[in-house]
Amino acid sequence: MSRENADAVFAAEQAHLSETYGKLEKIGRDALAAMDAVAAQAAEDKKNMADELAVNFATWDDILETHADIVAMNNIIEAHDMANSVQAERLRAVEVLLREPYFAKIVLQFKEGQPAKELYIGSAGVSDENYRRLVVDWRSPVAEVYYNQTMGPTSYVADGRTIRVDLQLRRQFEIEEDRLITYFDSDVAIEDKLLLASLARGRSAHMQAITATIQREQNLVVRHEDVPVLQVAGIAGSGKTSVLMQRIAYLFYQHRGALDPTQVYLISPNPVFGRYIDRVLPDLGERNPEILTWEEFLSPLLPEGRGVGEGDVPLSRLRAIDEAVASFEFARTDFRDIVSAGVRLIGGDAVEKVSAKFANLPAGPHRATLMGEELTNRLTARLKSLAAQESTHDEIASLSVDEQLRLFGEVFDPQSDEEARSLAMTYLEEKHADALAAMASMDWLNVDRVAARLLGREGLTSVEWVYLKMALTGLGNPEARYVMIDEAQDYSEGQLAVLARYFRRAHFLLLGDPNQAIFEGTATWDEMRAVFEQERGAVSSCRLMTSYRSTPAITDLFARLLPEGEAMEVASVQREAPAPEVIVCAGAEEWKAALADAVRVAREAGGLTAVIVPWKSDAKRLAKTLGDAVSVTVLGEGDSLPGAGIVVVPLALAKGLEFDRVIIPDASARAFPETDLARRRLYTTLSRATRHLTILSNGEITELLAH
Ligand SMILES: Nc1ncnc2c1ncn2[C@@H]1O[C@H](COP(=O)(O)OP(=O)(O)OP(=O)(O)O)[C@@H](O)[C@H]1O
Repeated sequence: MSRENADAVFAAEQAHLSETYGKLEKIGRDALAAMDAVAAQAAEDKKNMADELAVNFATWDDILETHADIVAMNNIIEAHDMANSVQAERLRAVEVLLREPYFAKIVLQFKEGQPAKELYIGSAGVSDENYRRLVVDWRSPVAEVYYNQTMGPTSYVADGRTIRVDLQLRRQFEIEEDRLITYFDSDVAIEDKLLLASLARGRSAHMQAITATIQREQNLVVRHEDVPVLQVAGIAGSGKTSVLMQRIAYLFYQHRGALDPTQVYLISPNPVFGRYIDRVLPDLGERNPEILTWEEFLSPLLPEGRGVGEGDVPLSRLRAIDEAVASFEFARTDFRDIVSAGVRLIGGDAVEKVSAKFANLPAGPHRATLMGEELTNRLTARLKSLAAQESTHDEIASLSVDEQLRLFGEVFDPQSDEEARSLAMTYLEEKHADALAAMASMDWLNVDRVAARLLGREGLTSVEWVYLKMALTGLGNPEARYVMIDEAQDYSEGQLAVLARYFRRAHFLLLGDPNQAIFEGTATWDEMRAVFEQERGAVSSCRLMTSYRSTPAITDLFARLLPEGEAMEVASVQREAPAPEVIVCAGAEEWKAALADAVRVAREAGGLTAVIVPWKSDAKRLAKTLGDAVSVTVLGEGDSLPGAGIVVVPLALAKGLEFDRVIIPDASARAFPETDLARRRLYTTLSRATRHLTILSNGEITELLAH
């Protein structure tokens, strides 16, 4: 393209941008004003309706009429809410777009002879007052053409129909608010220039959305059909986590209004990682799902005081539980009293009686549910009878005035027996809240006792304990619709089986890298597949083979650690950077000096550097070794990743994160012996670096890196 031509294009695009920006601002202002007006109108209507509403129960006709008035009133209020949610949605889209109205333009010819259509694609979609699309949402069907990266004849699918189009222009933009920085036109040999520009900018303290530059192989995962289980294997830095976040945003769009963020779970490797990713979705105008670590998931399901412990449980042990439960019959000792505030509200004997009533049913969720319902009724009856007792009323009367006010909003002074009972019930429900909670979690069942009789074993691991409870009671979350497991290679078969069964109706997305399995006893990729096949039937799969994080030199280095054959397929996106540095030191003093030097160089260079050590215990020791020479911070579970500086990070916490520079303090044969586990741990460590990598070795370097 000639210079003048390019300038003319730039000027025209800047003009379009300025115009769009103005329109967006206006839409935002109008939406706010409309919301304001709706709120004022709703208040007015409510007041008028309440004034007009003549509640009349005199005759059946009056009752019907009153009912119709109330329905009409509710409909009006609902209509206000609807109007407001439509406006709120527009406002949310505008807020996202005002930061960057769009990132691409596509020109599509739908039918020969007809004028081509220009579409601008952004992180959200919005139409003007004439319902003309100002910006098309990146998740809308037509935007797929942009991500397919095929110029000329191509197609997309909308409402199950394949629509053929001719992609005549694919233009990418870098934009800040209303300012066009630059644009790139894609040619036939498609190279994503926006991607290169984005990678050249380097990393930041929080993970960023990749909406504008999602690559073709990644897009297949983001827009994958909604299957029960999708297993995605990707090499280090191939964008698994990024894709996962975009997929969640995509699902929210597809199920707009029908999918609540509380129905989506993201199981993350550690709390630092959870904080690293928690801005991506809000930046896209979406809410975060429930982000939980394995510990955070499991702890609330366990009895108080019981630790989460080891996750490494062979599947055979869990299958043995299923088999044993199938032919199990309860005994009195399997049941426990429900005691609260020193009062035995339901005795184990009573539980046994209820159990006997359902003896014709096998032990399992159905029977437990029926027992639970009956026991809950008994508990309610028990509380009701306590609520009628004078001693309870005396107990309430002796509470402090403040306490009475807190409970009832007034001082306890019932005017009738009925009122006394009702207030007493409020009091008792609070006093015995623990009993109600125990009932809800079926604590009348003594899981440990059952285990001892059923399996002839005490001291179940937490994984077995929860699995047994699920088998006996149906414990689980049937509301969850999607569960995403990141770094899925780090879970044991037992852990995966628990998750698969607990979220029994959810669709699963399992993302991981078999070569980054850094713990003992975790499931292999095929074992993971087998667990989900058994629990859910079919498992679909995808692969991601391009590394976006690391420079080619770093990628080459870690790809050398991959099993034969796999390394051949790995690609990385080109950009300039220095080669990794390897420093082998003969003695401790030399090593210490070299390490201090490397840290100093990193500090001067700026950005964020991680000194990645194998274990938590190494981190403190290393900080001490460096001592006064250079001060460094040790990153703990409770910390967030800083934007810049030097942090010492144990490998388990560095999982999923990335740094401008990585220093490996000791890659000696001692630290990384020639085992499969050490190979995977080294691969994971090396691949945290985006551009600079310094490898030191205290003594002979590991064989894994020797050639
Ligand atoms: N399509 C893309 N456009 C721009 N940046 C991308 C793209 N895909 C990945 N990246 C960048 O590459 C880096 C690595 O991505 P991400 O952390 O999602 O990879 P990962 O596969 O989860 O890595 P790992 O398994 O090694 O932890 C991030 O900085 C991310 O922003």
